[in-house]
Amino acid sequence: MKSVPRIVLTVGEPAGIGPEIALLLGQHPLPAPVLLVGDYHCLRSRAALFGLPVGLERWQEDDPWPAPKKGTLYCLDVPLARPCRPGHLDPANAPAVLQTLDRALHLLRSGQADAMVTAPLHKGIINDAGIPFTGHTEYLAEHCGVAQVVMLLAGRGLRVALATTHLPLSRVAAAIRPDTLETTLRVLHRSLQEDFAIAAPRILVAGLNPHAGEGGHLGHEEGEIIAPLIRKLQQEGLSISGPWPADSIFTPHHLEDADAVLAMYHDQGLPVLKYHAFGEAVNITLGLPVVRTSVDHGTALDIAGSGRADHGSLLRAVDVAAEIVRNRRAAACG
Ligand SMILES: NC(=O)c1ccc[n+]([C@@H]2O[C@H](COP(=O)([O-])OP(=O)(O)OC[C@H]3O[C@@H](n4cnc5c(N)ncnc54)[C@H](O)[C@@H]3O)[C@@H](O)[C@H]2O)c1
Ligand SMILES: N[C@H](C(=O)O)[C@H](O)COP(=O)(O)O
Repeated sequence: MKSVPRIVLTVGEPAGIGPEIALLLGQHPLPAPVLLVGDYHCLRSRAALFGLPVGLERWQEDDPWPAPKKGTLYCLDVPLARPCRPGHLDPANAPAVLQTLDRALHLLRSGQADAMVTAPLHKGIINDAGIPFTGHTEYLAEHCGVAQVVMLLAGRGLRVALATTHLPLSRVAAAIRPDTLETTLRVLHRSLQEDFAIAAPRILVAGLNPHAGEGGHLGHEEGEIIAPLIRKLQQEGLSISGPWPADSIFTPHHLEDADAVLAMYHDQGLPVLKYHAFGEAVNITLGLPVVRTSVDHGTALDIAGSGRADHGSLLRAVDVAAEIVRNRRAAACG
């Protein structure tokens, strides 16, 4: 019998809500201990701030995977450069935030862990520290040597994948290319089969322009790039349709026949998903050699340290990570 998935959780931007929502996991009966990766002292002081009755024990890379112990969480200590205060970003701590990702990735690649879950980090402060950074998705792709991954957010029965991720709107149209779009659709299709156990996935593809280009009068990407690619994949037997006008693709009539929607850009797809399921949705990076899930929200600096942060999405991200590990194991066994 296969073991329970071993999950590492990076606690994200220390001035944000990441450390506190990570600690709140200690209140739940999890299938196995989740290993927190972050600054031990920051986590201790955040637990004290809320009076959380949770023990925090240090764990090191050569220790055996921690055994379940009621009311106890485990922490791989990645010290910050400076003590953190909730709500106050400090660029000096940005390298340590990225180190948490590196350490988690190392645990996955060395076979010590099965999946990583990431609490939110702050992209701006990492750039302010002089480190070019667009997001976990792109960082993990680069550090795993994968040219192209796909961002998918899923919640309350809706799955939305993106053809482009953290890209200024002015560069989106040029990024919709036949080769990258084909890879995106193939990665999405395969992941729906292997990670979500959907034997014959049905994918709806949005157009880029208003009314999917209005027959070429409002844009040419649909006719020249998106539609020919969909026809090619349909001829291979894949259940992919579109390009559909993005303003009506998310209506129940369309969604009842879909396992996922591919949006062309970040703010075409994610506002719909977050309106539908904010607080319960999960961000999954498809196409990586490792399993990575995350929350559907950001660092919420405005409420960090106030006790108002909801940890529902993080809890769900842990569940989905474990589910994907189990589905991949089942797929590997045939
Ligand atoms: N997975 C990630 O690492 C991730 C995801 C999204 C955004 N971000 C980053 O977070 C930073 C801040 O982004 P933003 O301000 O656009 O979005 P945000 O999600 O941090 O905040 C938007 C609003 O939602 C509230 N909110 C967010 N999460 C909440 C929670 N768990 N419980 C209660 N209220 C919550 C906030 O208080 C705020 O009012 C940016 O740097 C962004 O790039 C990171
Ligand atoms: N695009 C995500 C969202 O809006 O929820 C978020 O920025 C996180 O992206 P990464 O997982 O790449 O950090």
